[in-house]
Amino acid sequence: MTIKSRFLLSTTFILVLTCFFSWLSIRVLAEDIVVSWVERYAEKQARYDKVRTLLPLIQEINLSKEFAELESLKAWAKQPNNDSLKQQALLDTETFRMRFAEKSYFIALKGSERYYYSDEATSGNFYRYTLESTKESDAWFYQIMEQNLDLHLNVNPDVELGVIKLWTDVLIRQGDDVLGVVGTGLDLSDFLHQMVEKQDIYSAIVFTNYEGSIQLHQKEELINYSSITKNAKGKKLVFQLLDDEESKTRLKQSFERAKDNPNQTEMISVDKDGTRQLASIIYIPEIDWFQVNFIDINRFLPLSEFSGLFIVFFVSLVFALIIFYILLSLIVTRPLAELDLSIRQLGKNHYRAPKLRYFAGTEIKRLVSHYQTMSTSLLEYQHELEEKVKERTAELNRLSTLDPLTELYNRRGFEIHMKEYLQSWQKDHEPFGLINVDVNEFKLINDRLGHAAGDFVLQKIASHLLSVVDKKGVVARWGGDEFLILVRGKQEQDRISKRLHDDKLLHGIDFNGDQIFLQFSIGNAFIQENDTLELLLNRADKAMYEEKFHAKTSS
Ligand SMILES: Nc1nc2c(ncn2[C@@H]2O[C@H](COP(=O)(O)OP(=O)(O)OP(=O)(O)O)[C@@H](O)[C@H]2O)c(=O)[nH]1
Repeated sequence: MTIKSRFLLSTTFILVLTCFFSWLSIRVLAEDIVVSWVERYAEKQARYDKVRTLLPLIQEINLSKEFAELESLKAWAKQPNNDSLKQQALLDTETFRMRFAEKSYFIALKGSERYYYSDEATSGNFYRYTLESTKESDAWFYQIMEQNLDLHLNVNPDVELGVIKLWTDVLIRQGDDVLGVVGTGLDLSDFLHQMVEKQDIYSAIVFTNYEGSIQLHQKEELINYSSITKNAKGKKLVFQLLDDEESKTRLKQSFERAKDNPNQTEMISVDKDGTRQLASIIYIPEIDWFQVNFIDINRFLPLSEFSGLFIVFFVSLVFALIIFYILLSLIVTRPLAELDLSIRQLGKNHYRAPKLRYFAGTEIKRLVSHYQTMSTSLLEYQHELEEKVKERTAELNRLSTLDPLTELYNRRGFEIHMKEYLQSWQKDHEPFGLINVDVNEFKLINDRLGHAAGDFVLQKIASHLLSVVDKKGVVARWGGDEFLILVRGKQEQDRISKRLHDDKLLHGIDFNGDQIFLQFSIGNAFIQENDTLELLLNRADKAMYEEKFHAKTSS
């Protein structure tokens, strides 16, 4: 696999891996950021909701408390059958009535068990009915007093008016004595309408008591009416809104912590409506309720908002890898490809210097420089080798044309020269002659003085022939004791021929003290029109034999 493909494969792998882990970490990070933002938001929102949503209610509570403290009311409650005290009290309460939001109030007296109600429509007829401890609809009155609850908020239908009201119930006390219950009512529908209006789209607010019974909720059907009188079984609890037991336990525990730290916000995460939500819990001591805000994290700040971040990261990663790839190509792979090409060219005996650009890496430049030095000396060495081979071949060729003993041309060498002479004769009419020189009775030398003497004599004859020819012709040992001489021109042929006949060599060669006498038989032939080498050789041979025969017969 090439570096490029390896690199592409590994970078793709790294890219996928990095993207996967960055997606994971961006998700975790985003979740952390979202949660921390939602926490801050929830804390602020819980305080804001408490103030804004419950402000009218708290106002009514405070007014009710103040109302319960009216001295004239207390005096009447103590003696409920005293008419003058009643008149006095009602004068005061009527004046006070205008301060209540709905300009209405109720008074339920323990002593007389009478229930009084006043609003805009009441015209002096305050008494409504007498409470009965056995009636379920009156149970609230007896429960509040029995439980000694200074304040109780109660959602209950007003049968007479045909509306559901959020009642503020406050005890009238005289020291430790409970004299009755007073308070006012707010129209629940109006109140919930206001609450929904002020509510944030991301959160759902629930008001509950300590046991989790829902007191206020956007959805009226979730509210527990007369919760003080209902047993726990029939109550709609905030915990039932949650998906699992773990979330329920967490919420219950947070109620305990919140109660210990009033007005402090508790944050927990719960599973509700199939999603993970944050719940902020705040205890409101003024009304002994818990305000629970459920915030859907994904709706508040969807994680998809972070996809842009991920895309930016992905694109920059791809971009960085492309740049890295280009740099790798410029620094490593391209110079390597150049080097590879040059090496392949060198294999074909052609040197091509690798072309390196400015960007090529220092190591590669060094490598290329070593390669260049190496290839130059390789080429030089190869050149030297070729020259040597040429020289050796020439030497071998030369040796193959020479006779090793005399170093004169052998048959092969001589034939080459004969062909040249014949060509120049045929082409330029340059005449030449052939002299055949044969030693008479050479065998006797070998026989008498040994083979070494024969060799010695043959060498002597060779050097003698060369000096006689004097570079004006070509001398060869044709075989055994037979020599041939090629010579240009008739005159030169005659001169050599005569020299050889007259030569001193014939008169004695000294070999280890022995005098060897030689006699040559010489045959001449001169080139003629339409001659062939064979004819020329034959004529010279024939002439030599004739002379030899003549010499033998005359001796
Ligand atoms: N020492 C030696 N003898 C050689 C060499 N080549 C051939 N001879 C001998 O040369 C002799 C040639 O003998 P022949 O052909 O009868 O020639 P010759 O004795 O000169 O007789 P004629 O030619 O008839 O005069 C042979 O005895 C060969 O063995 C060689 O290289 N060295």
